[in-house]
Amino acid sequence: MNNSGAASDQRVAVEVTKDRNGIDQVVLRNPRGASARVSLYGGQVLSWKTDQGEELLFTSSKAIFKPPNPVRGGIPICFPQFGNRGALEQHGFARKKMWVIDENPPPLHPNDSNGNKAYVDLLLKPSEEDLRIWPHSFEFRLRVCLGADGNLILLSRIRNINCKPFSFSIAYHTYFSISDISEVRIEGLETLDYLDNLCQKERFTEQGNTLTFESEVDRVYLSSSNVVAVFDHQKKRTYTIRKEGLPDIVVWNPWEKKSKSMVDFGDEEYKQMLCVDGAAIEKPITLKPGEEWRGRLELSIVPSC
Ligand SMILES: O=P(O)(O)OC[C@H]1O[C@H](O)[C@H](O)[C@@H](O)[C@@H]1O
Repeated sequence: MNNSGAASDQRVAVEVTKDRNGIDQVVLRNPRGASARVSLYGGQVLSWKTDQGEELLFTSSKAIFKPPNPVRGGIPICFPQFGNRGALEQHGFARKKMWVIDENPPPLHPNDSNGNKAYVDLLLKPSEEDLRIWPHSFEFRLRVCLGADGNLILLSRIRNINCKPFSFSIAYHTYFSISDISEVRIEGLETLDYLDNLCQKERFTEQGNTLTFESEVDRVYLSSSNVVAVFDHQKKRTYTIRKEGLPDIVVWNPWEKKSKSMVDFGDEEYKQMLCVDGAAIEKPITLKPGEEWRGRLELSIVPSC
């Protein structure tokens, strides 16, 4: 594949396979044995593993991997709408579309150069049907990279190829795999304002130094710093979320009652997942004709005590 990277190191591997429903997926491996798997359905990262083979992303045991259902787990991309904040279906249509491998992506900015990474370039363009419900021509380019250090990087470029401006919101709805929701805390959200989806999107200010969980949480934290950390005490590790172009952070755990009402959630599985998304929601991004937006999300783990 010339669309994907074996950049400068032969031990970096990129392989295209099919899932059990015949959908193409791309497996990235780094020299140390870390891996990531990306489905062309939704352009969705479904797995991210350490060099010890430990899965870092949650996927529900009841996830439905067949179109037209969205897949409950991994990193669904919510675009061009987040949640029900607009006229489109929940979280927009991108997570339910077949993306293609981009054989010939335009050059990246030098800061985004590949280094020693395994990567794949994906592309989503609107279908006739998409244009009927959202009449804006765009090209959404997604590069998924697995670094030599095992970090997972999602680099997005969205271009307006229309003759009029359009606005969109976006979220990388990242389902982290955690030991137990009651053992986890998030740092980096202190003093921020947030919109609470459980209170009609009312605006509040975070009072605590850290965020811990005792019931359902469904919030959009506004204008956060570019680094947010999720500490998992039991697993003795910390997820770090670094973001550019993505001012907001979504935090979601459905807790028991809501997860029981969802057909694609296993019993008690809410304890093993926490969504923390890099996002642009409160202030939608507007692109004039010919303009391009760039967003970058980098996920890493470090041991903690
Ligand atoms: O069930 P989904 O459409 O995948 O949405 C899952 C969740 O996504 C976001 O976190 C929203 O804020 C939640 O309200 C929603 O329940």
